[in-house]
Amino acid sequence: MHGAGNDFVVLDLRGGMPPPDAALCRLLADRHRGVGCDQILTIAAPRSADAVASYGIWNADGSPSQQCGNGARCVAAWLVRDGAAAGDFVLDSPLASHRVRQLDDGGFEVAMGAPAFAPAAIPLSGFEREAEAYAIDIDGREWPVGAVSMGNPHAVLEVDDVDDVDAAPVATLGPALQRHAAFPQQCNAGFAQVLDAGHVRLRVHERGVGETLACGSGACAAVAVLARRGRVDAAAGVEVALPGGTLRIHQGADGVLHMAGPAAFVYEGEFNA
Ligand SMILES: N[C@H](CCC[C@H](N)C(=O)O)C(=O)O
Repeated sequence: MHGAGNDFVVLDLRGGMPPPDAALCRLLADRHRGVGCDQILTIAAPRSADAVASYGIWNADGSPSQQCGNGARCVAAWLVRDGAAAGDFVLDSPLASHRVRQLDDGGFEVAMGAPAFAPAAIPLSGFEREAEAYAIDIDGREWPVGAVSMGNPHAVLEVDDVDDVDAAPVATLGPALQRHAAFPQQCNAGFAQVLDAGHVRLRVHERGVGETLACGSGACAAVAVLARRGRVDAAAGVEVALPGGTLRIHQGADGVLHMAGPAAFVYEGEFNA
């Protein structure tokens, strides 16, 4: 499956299959020796009383994650297809529960939760006070990095108007930010270009994968950081254009970010590990 080009192998564990280990995830994700994907998603029984199912997330390098926005929409589509869910329903991610709504265009809207800016919640080390931007030194140059958790850690760097997002140093700065000591659990690194209060272009170097065509939690993180700076109007809604497609993010009065976008099936079959 894929959500705006962020692609997944989905393992439905509801029949009793054990969850994959890191080695199997790396093999499944391998685009030459395995099936090939950015992340592996597992579907299992719900944890909370009003959820229809729970989902787990493993990156291509086998590392687990706590949130995946594009993946949540694909899990929702999987459950609707097999009749386990319809209309409005709840899914459990590893750390939270999310209300999901089927959209008339065949996509889904997911309540991704409220952004957490406190350094301890991200987690971000070396900075005591919450700030709109943190001076992060990489190879002797200080970069003004926004940081936020959407259940998973995100760094957000605004690309200034001179360098549009196509020229952003994603391939070099992305891995450097991901592994920077300021992020003890590493981070996903977003490079955002603000077009106006309702439109952003974004590229994301994802923790455990590299640059992906789209990142749902990354789109939420970028809107959260940019809205806190007054650069976008999250309440009115922001269209986030990523290389693989556009996600629509808006923030409710309760602070919860809602992300809407597509989910597509690609192929279904057996895998012999
Ligand atoms: N690489 C992320 C997990 C997948 C997030 C992304 N695919 C999304 O759609 O939110 C992490 O390690 O936190």
